[in-house]
Amino acid sequence: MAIEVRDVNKSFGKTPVLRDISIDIASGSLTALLGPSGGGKSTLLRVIAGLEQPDSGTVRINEVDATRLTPQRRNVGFVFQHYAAFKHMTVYRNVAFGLEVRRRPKEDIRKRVMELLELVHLDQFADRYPAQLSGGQRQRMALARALAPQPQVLLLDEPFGALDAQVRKELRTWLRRLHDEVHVTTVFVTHDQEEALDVSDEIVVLADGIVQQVGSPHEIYEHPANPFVMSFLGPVTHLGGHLVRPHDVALSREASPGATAAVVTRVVSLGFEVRIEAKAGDVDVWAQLTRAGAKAVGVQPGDTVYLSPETDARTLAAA
Ligand SMILES: Nc1ncnc2c1ncn2[C@@H]1O[C@H](COP(=O)(O)OP(=O)(O)OP(=O)(O)O)[C@@H](O)[C@H]1O
Repeated sequence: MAIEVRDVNKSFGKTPVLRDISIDIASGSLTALLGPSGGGKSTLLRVIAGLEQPDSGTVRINEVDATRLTPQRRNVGFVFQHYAAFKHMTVYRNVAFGLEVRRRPKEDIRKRVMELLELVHLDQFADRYPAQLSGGQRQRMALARALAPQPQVLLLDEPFGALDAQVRKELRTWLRRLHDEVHVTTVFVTHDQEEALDVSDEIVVLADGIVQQVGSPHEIYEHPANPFVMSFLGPVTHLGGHLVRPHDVALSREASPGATAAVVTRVVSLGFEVRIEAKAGDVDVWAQLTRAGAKAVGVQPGDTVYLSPETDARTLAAA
């Protein structure tokens, strides 16, 4: 294991922020810490980095007890959302900085920096200053700088959080590819479930300072441990006392045993998909159909329909 967190607790004043956290992060993996705002993700990342001390518990990095080590001695690289570049230094010097302070030979530094700038596709920009880069390019520079001293672990706190949606998407694809090339154990914080599902090998869902679930994107999405995880990972609707994903709701005009009768209130066309909103008594329920599926049943507001989970649908008893 690259990182082993055991029984970590941390409070700020009287407020517990991390409660009995134990997680294992495999060497070479790309792991997302996913959860709602205030759930403790950044604090956990900072505890791993050594920027916060836990009140109790331990952190081991590559088999060494790092709990009392300073951040410098943990051999970790970080990138934060608002990355503080050295404004008066070129991109080249920003990336070289960590190697220069370690007094590496000049020629080794040049080789390493150029290699990294190629890796993050900034080799054309070596002589620019940070102010002359776009937000996405600046975050790539930050990654190159964090990777320069060959850290054992790379920790990213919402690295793309401040960028617009399109650039965010490009960068997350790029992060995945970068990781496939360098294989450094990487942990990144995000509150965006799509980002976590898209990029990571493993997801740790954290809310209220508690690990709600750990698993692959597939496991977490298909086998959520509790209603919170299910709702956080994607849309859900209530149906007959259960939570079910709207794309797993079957809709028919014919009554059948176990199906819930509902009256259609709205039919919303969303390009490829169609959202059918309905009321089962007082309860709002909705189904997500493909355009072809919706056309086949051809429902209108005011129609009565019968809803049931698809046979292989994942459902959880509503809390
Ligand atoms: N230095 C601090 N002093 C006091 N309270 C803090 C401190 N740092 C964080 N907190 C509190 O701890 C809780 C968890 O914060 P944390 O930043 O770890 O959550 P998060 O899941 O990363 O959320 P976000 O996505 O909003 O950053 C919050 O309630 C926050 O206000």
